[in-house]
Amino acid sequence: MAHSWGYDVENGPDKWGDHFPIANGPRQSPIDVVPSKAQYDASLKPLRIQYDPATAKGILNNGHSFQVDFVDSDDRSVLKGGPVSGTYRLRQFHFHWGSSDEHGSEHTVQGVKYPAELHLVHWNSGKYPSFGESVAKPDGLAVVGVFLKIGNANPYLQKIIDAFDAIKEKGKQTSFSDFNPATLLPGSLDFWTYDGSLTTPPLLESVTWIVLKETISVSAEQMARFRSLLFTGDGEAPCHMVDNYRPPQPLKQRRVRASFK
Ligand SMILES: CCc1cc2c(cc1OS(N)(=O)=O)CC[C@@H]1[C@@H]2CC[C@]2(C)[C@@H](O)CC[C@@H]12
Ligand SMILES: [Zn+2]
Repeated sequence: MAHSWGYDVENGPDKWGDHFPIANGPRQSPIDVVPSKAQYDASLKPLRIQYDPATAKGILNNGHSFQVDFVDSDDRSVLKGGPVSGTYRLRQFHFHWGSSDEHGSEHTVQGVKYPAELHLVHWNSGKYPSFGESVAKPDGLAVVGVFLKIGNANPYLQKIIDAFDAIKEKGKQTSFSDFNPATLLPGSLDFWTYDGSLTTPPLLESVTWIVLKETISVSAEQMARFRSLLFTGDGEAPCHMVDNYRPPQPLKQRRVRASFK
């Protein structure tokens, strides 16, 4: 594409296949999870998630979302168990959200859309030497997806929201320390899992998706703060960062497993 990919009509999800043919591949994400069709798999182990708040490094507006980056030079913040074998190291987390509370999540549950979705991104440090090496491997990444539902204000999200003024425009970043992303997890770690992909170009088919059944809360006022961020950089006509989600993709020959009955 002459201009890079985005979420507008002229460069959005329906056009990504023009330059990233894998967009029509066999294991694309997100998907619509249909609980009644998910197969309970007793061999799935419980998810084991252990994060060290000291590994939090910074927060960045990357022009598509904002992400909080972590020190991933050792195994202080890791995911084990669940559908994965070995150790996956936390690299970053980011969100996708809508222009209203009626939509914004990437995965859906029997067609139900949530106002936002959190992605906690981990890479297979047990098998590959770096994140960069793992992003194109079929077992390279494991992303935990958590749905946000409108309710009480979430005090743990508030620390992230308080940093938004410093990263309003594309390319802006600031330090972000002493934060435990486990505070963003719901009480239950029951999950659905399937083999998928990045949900933005280059749409690499390297992600084991772990989508939690239970949601976390976010207030309508907090969601409004997400929508105050900009896709655009300093000096450009401002465009609010909203609707940065890809819609569900065909399941094709995949099955979705459930960790719970
Ligand atoms: C899984 C989280 C993730 C990683 C990446 C993207 C998007 C991602 O979010 S998502 N929604 O979880 O799929 C888009 C940019 C990608 C990056 C992985 C690493 C790269 C492929 C770089 O090598 C160049 C472009 C990068
Ligand atoms: Zn994502």
